[in-house]
Amino acid sequence: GAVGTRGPLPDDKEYVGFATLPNQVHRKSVKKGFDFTLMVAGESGLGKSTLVNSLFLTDMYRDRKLLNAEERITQTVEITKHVVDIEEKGVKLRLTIVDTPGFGDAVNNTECWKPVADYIDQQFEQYFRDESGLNRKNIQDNRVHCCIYFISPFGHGLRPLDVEFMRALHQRVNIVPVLAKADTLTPGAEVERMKNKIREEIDHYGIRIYQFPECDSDEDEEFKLQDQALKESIPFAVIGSNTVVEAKGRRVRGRLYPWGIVEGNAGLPLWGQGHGWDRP
Ligand SMILES: Nc1nc2c(ncn2[C@@H]2O[C@H](COP(=O)(O)OP(=O)(O)OP(=O)(O)O)[C@@H](O)[C@H]2O)c(=O)[nH]1
Repeated sequence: GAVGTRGPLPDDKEYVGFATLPNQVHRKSVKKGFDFTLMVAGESGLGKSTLVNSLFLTDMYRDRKLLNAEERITQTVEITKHVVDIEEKGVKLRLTIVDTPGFGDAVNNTECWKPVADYIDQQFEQYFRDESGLNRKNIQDNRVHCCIYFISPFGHGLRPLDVEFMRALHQRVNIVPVLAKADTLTPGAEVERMKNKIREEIDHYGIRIYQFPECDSDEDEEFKLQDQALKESIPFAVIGSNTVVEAKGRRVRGRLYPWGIVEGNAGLPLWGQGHGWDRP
Protein backbone atom coordinates (compact mmCIF):
# COMPACT_ATOMS: atom_id res chain seq x y z
CA GLY A 1 0.00 0.00 0.00
CA ALA A 2 0.98 3.60 -0.17
CA VAL A 3 3.34 4.97 2.42
CA GLY A 4 1.89 7.77 4.50
CA THR A 5 3.39 11.20 4.22
CA ARG A 6 5.77 12.24 6.92
CA GLY A 7 5.03 15.27 9.02
CA PRO A 8 7.52 18.16 8.92
CA LEU A 9 10.56 17.76 11.13
CA PRO A 10 10.59 20.17 14.09
CA ASP A 11 13.95 21.67 13.19
CA ASP A 12 16.34 19.83 10.96
CA LYS A 13 19.45 21.36 12.56
CA GLU A 14 18.64 20.32 16.07
CA TYR A 15 17.02 17.15 15.01
CA VAL A 16 20.00 14.98 14.31
CA GLY A 17 20.96 11.70 15.81
CA PHE A 18 19.37 8.45 16.58
CA ALA A 19 15.79 9.67 16.72
CA THR A 20 15.80 10.72 13.10
CA LEU A 21 16.93 7.36 11.84
CA PRO A 22 13.53 5.93 11.00
CA ASN A 23 12.65 9.13 9.18
CA GLN A 24 15.88 9.10 7.24
CA VAL A 25 15.41 5.50 6.28
CA HIS A 26 11.83 6.18 5.40
CA ARG A 27 12.71 9.22 3.30
CA LYS A 28 15.42 7.34 1.48
CA SER A 29 13.30 4.35 0.60
CA VAL A 30 10.44 6.57 -0.50
CA LYS A 31 12.81 8.48 -2.73
CA LYS A 32 14.34 5.34 -4.12
CA GLY A 33 11.02 3.63 -4.57
CA PHE A 34 10.13 0.01 -4.16
CA ASP A 35 10.51 -3.08 -6.28
CA PHE A 36 7.68 -5.54 -6.37
CA THR A 37 7.56 -8.59 -8.54
CA LEU A 38 4.35 -10.46 -9.03
CA MET A 39 4.13 -13.73 -10.87
CA VAL A 40 0.94 -15.04 -12.41
CA ALA A 41 0.62 -18.73 -13.12
CA GLY A 42 -2.00 -21.27 -13.99
CA GLU A 43 -3.46 -22.93 -17.02
CA SER A 44 -3.69 -21.01 -20.25
CA GLY A 45 -6.87 -19.01 -20.86
CA LEU A 46 -7.88 -18.54 -17.24
CA GLY A 47 -7.66 -14.77 -17.52
CA LYS A 48 -4.22 -14.09 -16.07
CA SER A 49 -3.30 -11.24 -18.38
CA THR A 50 -6.79 -9.83 -18.16
CA LEU A 51 -6.70 -9.69 -14.37
CA VAL A 52 -3.28 -8.10 -14.30
CA ASN A 53 -4.52 -5.44 -16.68
CA SER A 54 -7.60 -4.93 -14.55
CA LEU A 55 -5.45 -4.62 -11.47
CA PHE A 56 -2.66 -2.34 -12.62
CA LEU A 57 -2.49 -1.14 -16.17
CA THR A 58 -5.49 1.13 -16.16
CA ASP A 59 -6.45 4.63 -15.25
CA MET A 60 -8.75 3.43 -12.49
CA TYR A 61 -6.55 5.12 -9.94
CA ARG A 62 -6.71 8.76 -10.81
CA ASP A 63 -3.70 9.80 -8.73
CA ARG A 64 -1.55 7.09 -10.19
CA LYS A 65 0.36 7.63 -13.38
CA LEU A 66 2.29 5.28 -15.56
CA LEU A 67 5.77 6.66 -15.97
CA ASN A 68 6.90 4.69 -18.96
CA ALA A 69 5.44 2.26 -21.36
CA GLU A 70 5.76 -1.41 -20.72
CA GLU A 71 8.86 -3.20 -21.87
CA ARG A 72 8.90 -6.83 -22.68
CA ILE A 73 11.98 -8.88 -21.94
CA THR A 74 11.95 -12.46 -22.95
CA GLN A 75 13.69 -14.56 -20.35
CA THR A 76 13.05 -18.02 -21.62
CA VAL A 77 10.56 -19.34 -24.10
CA GLU A 78 7.93 -19.59 -21.42
CA ILE A 79 8.60 -16.69 -19.13
CA THR A 80 8.01 -13.05 -19.97
CA LYS A 81 8.58 -10.00 -17.86
CA HIS A 82 6.53 -6.83 -17.94
CA VAL A 83 8.06 -3.87 -16.17
CA VAL A 84 6.06 -0.79 -15.36
CA ASP A 85 6.85 2.16 -13.13
CA ILE A 86 3.91 3.38 -11.13
CA GLU A 87 3.80 6.46 -8.98
CA GLU A 88 1.18 6.93 -6.33
CA LYS A 89 1.19 10.00 -4.10
CA GLY A 90 4.88 10.54 -4.75
CA VAL A 91 5.83 6.98 -3.89
CA LYS A 92 7.45 5.12 -6.72
CA LEU A 93 6.83 1.49 -7.34
CA ARG A 94 8.63 -0.54 -9.93
CA LEU A 95 6.17 -3.29 -10.63
CA THR A 96 7.32 -6.34 -12.52
CA ILE A 97 4.82 -8.86 -13.74
CA VAL A 98 6.27 -12.25 -14.53
CA ASP A 99 3.96 -14.11 -16.83
CA THR A 100 4.07 -17.79 -17.69
CA PRO A 101 1.99 -17.93 -20.88
CA GLY A 102 1.08 -21.26 -22.31
CA PHE A 103 1.68 -22.96 -18.99
CA GLY A 104 0.30 -26.49 -19.12
CA ASP A 105 -0.45 -26.39 -22.84
CA ALA A 106 1.91 -29.18 -23.76
CA VAL A 107 0.65 -32.71 -24.25
CA ASN A 108 2.95 -33.88 -21.51
CA ASN A 109 2.89 -31.47 -18.59
CA THR A 110 5.16 -33.32 -16.20
CA GLU A 111 7.66 -30.94 -14.70
CA CYS A 112 6.28 -27.96 -16.60
CA TRP A 113 6.83 -26.05 -13.36
CA LYS A 114 10.57 -26.61 -13.76
CA PRO A 115 11.41 -23.48 -15.81
CA VAL A 116 9.35 -21.41 -13.39
CA ALA A 117 11.14 -22.87 -10.38
CA ASP A 118 14.49 -22.31 -12.08
CA TYR A 119 13.59 -18.71 -12.81
CA ILE A 120 12.68 -18.04 -9.17
CA ASP A 121 15.87 -19.71 -7.96
CA GLN A 122 17.99 -17.69 -10.37
CA GLN A 123 16.54 -14.42 -9.08
CA PHE A 124 17.33 -15.48 -5.51
CA GLU A 125 20.88 -16.38 -6.42
CA GLN A 126 21.37 -13.09 -8.25
CA TYR A 127 20.10 -11.12 -5.26
CA PHE A 128 22.29 -13.11 -2.92
CA ARG A 129 25.34 -12.49 -5.11
CA ASP A 130 24.56 -8.76 -5.32
CA GLU A 131 24.08 -8.52 -1.57
CA SER A 132 27.43 -10.09 -0.88
CA GLY A 133 29.09 -7.90 -3.51
CA LEU A 134 30.66 -4.46 -3.22
CA ASN A 135 27.95 -2.42 -4.86
CA ARG A 136 25.27 -3.22 -2.31
CA LYS A 137 23.58 0.16 -2.48
CA ASN A 138 22.11 -0.10 -5.92
CA ILE A 139 20.83 -3.61 -6.02
CA GLN A 140 17.69 -4.20 -7.92
CA ASP A 141 15.49 -6.70 -6.22
CA ASN A 142 14.21 -9.03 -8.91
CA ARG A 143 13.11 -11.79 -6.60
CA VAL A 144 9.58 -13.01 -7.15
CA HIS A 145 7.68 -11.75 -4.12
CA CYS A 146 4.33 -13.31 -4.79
CA CYS A 147 2.70 -15.76 -7.17
CA ILE A 148 -1.00 -15.56 -7.94
CA TYR A 149 -2.03 -19.06 -8.94
CA PHE A 150 -5.16 -19.32 -11.08
CA ILE A 151 -7.47 -22.28 -10.55
CA SER A 152 -10.03 -23.23 -13.17
CA PRO A 153 -13.70 -22.75 -12.26
CA PHE A 154 -14.67 -25.50 -14.72
CA GLY A 155 -13.14 -28.46 -12.92
CA HIS A 156 -14.04 -30.17 -9.65
CA GLY A 157 -11.35 -28.59 -7.56
CA LEU A 158 -7.62 -28.79 -8.13
CA ARG A 159 -6.22 -30.57 -11.16
CA PRO A 160 -3.15 -32.80 -10.87
CA LEU A 161 -1.15 -30.06 -12.60
CA ASP A 162 -2.23 -27.49 -10.00
CA VAL A 163 -1.16 -29.76 -7.17
CA GLU A 164 2.15 -30.51 -8.81
CA PHE A 165 2.90 -26.86 -9.57
CA MET A 166 2.01 -25.52 -6.14
CA ARG A 167 3.88 -28.26 -4.34
CA ALA A 168 6.97 -27.60 -6.41
CA LEU A 169 6.80 -23.89 -5.82
CA HIS A 170 5.44 -23.40 -2.28
CA GLN A 171 8.87 -23.43 -0.67
CA ARG A 172 10.17 -20.89 -3.15
CA VAL A 173 7.49 -18.23 -3.37
CA ASN A 174 4.39 -16.93 -1.60
CA ILE A 175 1.47 -18.54 -3.37
CA VAL A 176 -1.91 -16.83 -3.37
CA PRO A 177 -4.46 -19.14 -5.00
CA VAL A 178 -7.42 -17.58 -6.80
CA LEU A 179 -10.55 -19.05 -8.31
CA ALA A 180 -10.46 -17.72 -11.87
CA LYS A 181 -13.40 -16.43 -13.93
CA ALA A 182 -15.71 -16.58 -10.93
CA ASP A 183 -18.50 -15.03 -12.97
CA THR A 184 -18.95 -18.41 -14.66
CA LEU A 185 -20.15 -19.88 -11.36
CA THR A 186 -23.32 -18.92 -9.56
CA PRO A 187 -22.46 -16.52 -6.76
CA GLY A 188 -22.97 -17.99 -3.33
CA ALA A 189 -23.57 -21.74 -3.54
CA GLU A 190 -21.37 -22.72 -6.49
CA VAL A 191 -18.54 -20.40 -5.58
CA GLU A 192 -18.58 -21.60 -1.96
CA ARG A 193 -18.69 -25.28 -2.91
CA MET A 194 -15.72 -24.84 -5.22
CA LYS A 195 -13.77 -22.85 -2.63
CA ASN A 196 -14.38 -25.49 0.04
CA LYS A 197 -13.21 -28.22 -2.29
CA ILE A 198 -10.05 -26.27 -3.11
CA ARG A 199 -9.33 -25.54 0.57
CA GLU A 200 -9.76 -29.22 1.43
CA GLU A 201 -7.41 -30.27 -1.32
CA ILE A 202 -4.80 -27.66 -0.44
CA ASP A 203 -4.89 -29.11 3.04
CA HIS A 204 -4.95 -32.72 1.92
CA TYR A 205 -1.95 -32.37 -0.40
CA GLY A 206 0.06 -30.41 2.13
CA ILE A 207 0.29 -27.33 -0.07
CA ARG A 208 1.52 -24.34 1.89
CA ILE A 209 -0.09 -21.21 0.56
CA TYR A 210 0.73 -17.69 1.68
CA GLN A 211 -0.48 -16.94 5.20
CA PHE A 212 -1.61 -13.38 5.61
CA PRO A 213 -0.06 -11.76 8.68
CA GLU A 214 -1.91 -11.49 11.98
CA CYS A 215 -3.87 -8.32 12.26
CA ASP A 216 -2.53 -5.82 14.86
CA SER A 217 -4.35 -6.18 18.17
CA ASP A 218 -4.84 -2.41 18.41
CA GLU A 219 -6.81 -2.21 15.16
CA ASP A 220 -10.49 -1.34 15.52
CA GLU A 221 -13.18 -4.03 15.49
CA GLU A 222 -14.44 -3.23 12.03
CA PHE A 223 -10.98 -3.64 10.55
CA LYS A 224 -10.48 -6.91 12.41
CA LEU A 225 -13.75 -8.28 11.06
CA GLN A 226 -12.82 -7.24 7.54
CA ASP A 227 -9.42 -8.83 7.91
CA GLN A 228 -10.99 -12.02 9.18
CA ALA A 229 -13.52 -12.15 6.33
CA LEU A 230 -10.75 -11.62 3.81
CA LYS A 231 -8.68 -14.47 5.21
CA GLU A 232 -11.69 -16.77 5.22
CA SER A 233 -12.44 -16.05 1.58
CA ILE A 234 -9.21 -17.64 0.31
CA PRO A 235 -9.01 -18.76 -2.49
CA PHE A 236 -10.25 -15.38 -3.70
CA ALA A 237 -12.86 -15.55 -6.41
CA VAL A 238 -11.71 -13.19 -9.14
CA ILE A 239 -13.16 -11.69 -12.27
CA GLY A 240 -11.12 -9.75 -14.78
CA SER A 241 -12.23 -7.46 -17.54
CA ASN A 242 -10.57 -5.18 -20.01
CA THR A 243 -13.72 -3.55 -21.21
CA VAL A 244 -15.55 -0.59 -19.82
CA VAL A 245 -19.31 -0.99 -19.78
CA GLU A 246 -22.14 1.33 -18.89
CA ALA A 247 -23.87 0.50 -15.61
CA LYS A 248 -26.60 2.63 -14.09
CA GLY A 249 -25.37 5.64 -16.00
CA ARG A 250 -21.78 5.15 -14.82
CA ARG A 251 -18.93 3.76 -16.87
CA VAL A 252 -17.32 0.87 -15.05
CA ARG A 253 -14.92 -1.90 -15.83
CA GLY A 254 -16.95 -5.05 -16.10
CA ARG A 255 -18.40 -7.92 -18.04
CA LEU A 256 -21.68 -7.59 -19.89
CA TYR A 257 -24.20 -10.43 -19.70
CA PRO A 258 -27.72 -10.92 -21.01
CA TRP A 259 -28.86 -10.93 -17.40
CA GLY A 260 -26.90 -7.92 -16.33
CA ILE A 261 -23.48 -6.54 -15.67
CA VAL A 262 -20.76 -7.78 -13.39
CA GLU A 263 -18.99 -4.64 -12.34
CA GLY A 264 -16.10 -3.34 -10.33
CA ASN A 265 -16.49 -0.79 -7.61
CA ALA A 266 -15.28 2.71 -8.47
CA GLY A 267 -11.52 2.72 -8.17
CA LEU A 268 -11.34 -0.86 -7.02
CA PRO A 269 -9.96 -3.66 -9.09
CA LEU A 270 -12.36 -6.35 -10.15
CA TRP A 271 -12.06 -9.20 -7.74
CA GLY A 272 -15.79 -9.61 -8.14
CA GLN A 273 -18.03 -7.28 -6.25
CA GLY A 274 -20.74 -8.16 -3.78
CA HIS A 275 -23.00 -11.14 -4.39
CA GLY A 276 -20.57 -13.55 -2.78
CA TRP A 277 -17.55 -12.50 -4.82
CA ASP A 278 -14.51 -11.22 -3.04
CA ARG A 279 -13.05 -7.78 -2.73
CA PRO A 280 -9.46 -7.10 -1.87
N1 LIG B 1 -15.98 -14.93 -18.14
C1 LIG B 1 -14.74 -14.44 -17.94
N2 LIG B 1 -13.86 -14.37 -18.98
C2 LIG B 1 -12.63 -13.87 -18.75
C3 LIG B 1 -12.25 -13.41 -17.47
N3 LIG B 1 -10.97 -12.97 -17.54
C4 LIG B 1 -10.58 -13.14 -18.81
N4 LIG B 1 -11.58 -13.68 -19.55
C5 LIG B 1 -11.52 -14.03 -20.98
O1 LIG B 1 -10.80 -15.23 -21.14
C6 LIG B 1 -9.95 -15.20 -22.30
C7 LIG B 1 -8.49 -15.49 -21.92
O2 LIG B 1 -7.98 -14.44 -21.09
P1 LIG B 1 -6.42 -14.16 -20.93
O3 LIG B 1 -6.29 -13.06 -19.95
O4 LIG B 1 -5.80 -13.99 -22.25
O5 LIG B 1 -5.92 -15.54 -20.31
P2 LIG B 1 -4.46 -15.96 -19.86
O6 LIG B 1 -4.61 -16.79 -18.64
O7 LIG B 1 -3.59 -14.77 -19.75
O8 LIG B 1 -3.99 -16.89 -21.06
P3 LIG B 1 -2.47 -17.26 -21.51
O9 LIG B 1 -1.80 -15.95 -21.84
O10 LIG B 1 -2.68 -18.14 -22.71
O11 LIG B 1 -1.83 -18.00 -20.37
C8 LIG B 1 -10.18 -13.83 -22.92
O12 LIG B 1 -11.12 -13.97 -23.96
C9 LIG B 1 -10.75 -13.00 -21.78
O13 LIG B 1 -11.59 -11.97 -22.24
C10 LIG B 1 -13.20 -13.49 -16.38
O14 LIG B 1 -12.96 -13.13 -15.23
N5 LIG B 1 -14.43 -14.02 -16.68
